[in-house]
Amino acid sequence: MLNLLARLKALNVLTDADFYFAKLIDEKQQGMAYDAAQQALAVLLAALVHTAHLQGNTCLFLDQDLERNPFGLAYRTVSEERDYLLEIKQKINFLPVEKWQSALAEHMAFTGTPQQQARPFVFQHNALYLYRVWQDEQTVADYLKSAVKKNDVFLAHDAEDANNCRQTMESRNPPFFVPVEKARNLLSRFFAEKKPETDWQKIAVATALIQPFTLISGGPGTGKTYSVARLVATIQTLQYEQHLPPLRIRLAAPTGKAAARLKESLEASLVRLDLPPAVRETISAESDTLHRLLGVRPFEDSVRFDVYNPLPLDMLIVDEASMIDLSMMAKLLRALPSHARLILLGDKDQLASVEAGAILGEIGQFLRYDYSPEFAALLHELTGERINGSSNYHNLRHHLAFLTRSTRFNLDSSVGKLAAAINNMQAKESWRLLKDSSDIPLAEFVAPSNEVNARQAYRHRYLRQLLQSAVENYQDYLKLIPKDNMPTAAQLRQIFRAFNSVRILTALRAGEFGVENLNRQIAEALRQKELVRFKHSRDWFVGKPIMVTQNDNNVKLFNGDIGLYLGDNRVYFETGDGYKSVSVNRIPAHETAFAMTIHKSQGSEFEHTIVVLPPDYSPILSKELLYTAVTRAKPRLSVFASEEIWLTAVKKPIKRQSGLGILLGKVDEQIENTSN
Ligand SMILES: Nc1ncnc2c1ncn2[C@@H]1O[C@H](COP(=O)(O)OP(=O)(O)OP(=O)(O)O)[C@@H](O)[C@H]1O
Repeated sequence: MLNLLARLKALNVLTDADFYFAKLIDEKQQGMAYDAAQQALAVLLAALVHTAHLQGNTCLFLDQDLERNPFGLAYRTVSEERDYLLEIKQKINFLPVEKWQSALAEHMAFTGTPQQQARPFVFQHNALYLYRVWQDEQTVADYLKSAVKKNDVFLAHDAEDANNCRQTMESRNPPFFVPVEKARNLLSRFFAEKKPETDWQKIAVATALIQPFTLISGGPGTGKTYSVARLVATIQTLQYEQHLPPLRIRLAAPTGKAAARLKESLEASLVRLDLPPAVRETISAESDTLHRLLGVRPFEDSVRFDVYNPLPLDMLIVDEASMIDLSMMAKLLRALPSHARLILLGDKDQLASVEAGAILGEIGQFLRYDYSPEFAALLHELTGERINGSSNYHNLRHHLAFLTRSTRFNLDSSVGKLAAAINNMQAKESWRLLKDSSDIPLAEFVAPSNEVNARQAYRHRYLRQLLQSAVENYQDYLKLIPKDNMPTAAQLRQIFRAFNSVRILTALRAGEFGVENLNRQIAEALRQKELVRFKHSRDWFVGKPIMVTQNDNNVKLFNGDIGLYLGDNRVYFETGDGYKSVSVNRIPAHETAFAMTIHKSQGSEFEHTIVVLPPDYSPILSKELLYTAVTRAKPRLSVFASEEIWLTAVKKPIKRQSGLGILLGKVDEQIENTSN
């Protein structure tokens, strides 16, 4: 089997890392009394599960699809002479997938009882995991199950209740309980505007007030930060009014840029709340990256805060949670003290993390359930909002809030409608919207026949038109850069405003329409128009935009930060309240940023977003990718696409294999069992 895998590696069906991982397993099993088919199966599964993990899956479902189509071999011709699929089947003696687990029951590298035996590979609920990934998924599932089970809601309806709560919570420092009437009054004050429809923001805050874990999901501008400002204000006001110490509330986000945005937007929301100074001074909008919060040691997998040394906090609020991968989420949950509350903010419909896991999407699925009548009544008591409960409820639903009304783009605007159609996978409708909306310029490319020369000419035309658009859109900020002197603060403001107003987003990293080539081509096109000057586009040239790709605490630059080289060996960056310049020698790893990938654009918005889809099919295209791209537009959007590629992308949701949904699906069942 290993020789066969080596051949498939040479044909780029699997990566070097997949192969060497399988090779390691093969070396370890030498000398053991396994027959040839068992050995072949162990090596095959090692390569398959590793490939699946690199593609973002937390596990590999052992089903007919996998049996029929390992490594996607059923859908591709990798060789005219050899039938690799058949050879794989021969090597494992045509063993059907249902028997794979039992065939490896005695194998030293596999276990079906990971709670008792730690082995590299874990069989669970008809799926195969890498042990570490299985552990992480268990951590997340266990946390959510216990959050759902926890009867930790201390509500006080009168003075006697309040006294009881105080006594019960005496050992807790600081104690926290919710005096219902006071909380109701505060919520009415902070959400004073009477709305004709249900106020889901108010309900989100009430939920987070009483639950140990809450996910507040919503698209861009739906008021997630607005709600969090009111949550924090409600909690600290309640503590203050009851002469209790303030809760230690910390804020974090997966990237430095997202943390800075959270701080800025929370501060703006808090200012408008007009809180008494004694309460205001208990609230900090300081936000950390998750790496910094947890004390992740660079180049190691270890962290400063963990289950033995929990984070010193009572409540943690994490923004842009869709970007958190499974491994980071597990680290976070292990470091969370058992009494602490966790609030995740994010958009469940956006792209999932680059690394394995799609946690927000999976938890978000429970939104399809209703509230129980009791929980609906409790929310009504706190908010005065009419909410329906039903017997089709799920306890996890009581931890979810979903905000839909965006103040940033009107749902009836073209971009709003387009985003909704993409999200609902209405491919034809979304294309119709694109073609008919006068305010979304569409550069439509009509693909010619498959004749090689015709396709080349087509790609060439596509690229030329895109470069023309790049020159038109980027010339404004370049013309604002002073020629002979360093920019003043006022000039910096103008330059950054013009630069930030437009961005080209592309789906791919590599290839002709990938971000690397587009950046080179755009720089060259700008040089030809004498808007920039360089010998090689790799060099620092005045006007060059860069995106930092590595965190560097020393210079306070973080993955995703965007800067402009403006001469004199200095790159300028925006800091919430001004600008800073950093010498080129101290800039951490970075790439040019005329164009950026849609993945990297998560958490950013641009007045004018130009979305470029490749002219040919790529497996990376998905409806989540398009949704993320078009919701960056605030509010102007332009699109370069062919109908065929657009339709294919909208029709393809990302399907990541993971056992979290299965584990969480049992939440209610387990509660019933324990309460019986
Ligand atoms: N109920 C409301 N009444 C008035 N203004 C609101 C309301 N909700 C949100 N806003 C305003 O809408 C804007 C966007 O809100 P906010 O930044 O909280 O959204 P968000 O969901 O956190 O956005 P993002 O996706 O960018 O993180 C802010 O200016 C906020 O003050």
